[in-house]
Amino acid sequence: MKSRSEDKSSAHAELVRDLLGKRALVFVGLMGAGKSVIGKMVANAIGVPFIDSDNEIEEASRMPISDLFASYGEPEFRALEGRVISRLLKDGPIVLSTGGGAFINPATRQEIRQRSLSVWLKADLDVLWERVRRRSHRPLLQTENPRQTLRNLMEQRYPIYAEADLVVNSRDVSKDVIVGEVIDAVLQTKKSHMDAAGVANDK
Ligand SMILES: Nc1ncnc2c1ncn2[C@@H]1O[C@H](COP(=O)(O)OP(=O)(O)OP(=O)(O)O)[C@@H](O)[C@H]1O
Ligand SMILES: O=C(O)C1=C[C@@H](O)[C@@H](O)[C@H](O)C1
Ligand SMILES: [Mg+2]
Repeated sequence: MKSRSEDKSSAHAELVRDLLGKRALVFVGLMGAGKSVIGKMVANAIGVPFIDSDNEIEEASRMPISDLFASYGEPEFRALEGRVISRLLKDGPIVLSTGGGAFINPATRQEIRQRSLSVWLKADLDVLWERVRRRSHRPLLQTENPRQTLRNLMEQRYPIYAEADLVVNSRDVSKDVIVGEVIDAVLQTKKSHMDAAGVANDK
């Protein structure tokens, strides 16, 4: 027999799937925010397929992203990323974790805003830095002072990530807590819509 918390989780999963309908749930945010790891866990929790656009690009091009940047440059990478995301958003309900720069590209951002429910995983510099400092596969962080580069990217990008539909603070707590907060934030959009409709009906 299912426990009460399993019942609640499967009821929430169904509500989230209903709420998404044909839309994707798309994670945006800076490198190290947890888009890939949290996205996959959310997909498992709600029972829809998970896709990571960075992985998808690497499979399609049969090259690591760092090689793509080195051989073709960032603008080519962004164009390819935009095409891949555009195709994935037409695939029906999925959880899609994007690369850190995807939502910064105006055309890609517009498409994500039109076709999905987007979640910005927002983290502060210390959290991001602790998570990315030991890895060397991120081409944008191959600089003399990668911590400062990350800080600069936060300044440039945070006002843009703020255009996502939902924000969840990615911090130093268990991943399950963040997954729960994402699901609550999605469910809250339904409540907000119903509240808004209620207010309108009262007029
Ligand atoms: N809540 C968390 N607690 C502990 N570690 C975390 C948490 N969230 C993410 N991490 C860890 O941080 C690292 C970066 O996460 P992840 O690869 O998912 O980031 P990302 O946003 O996909 O980055 P990128 O844009 O570079 O792909 C991973 O090692 C992951 O396990
Ligand atoms: O923040 C960015 O611009 C990037 C993040 C990664 O996910 C990769 O998509 C790539 O390294 C670029
Ligand atoms: Mg990732």
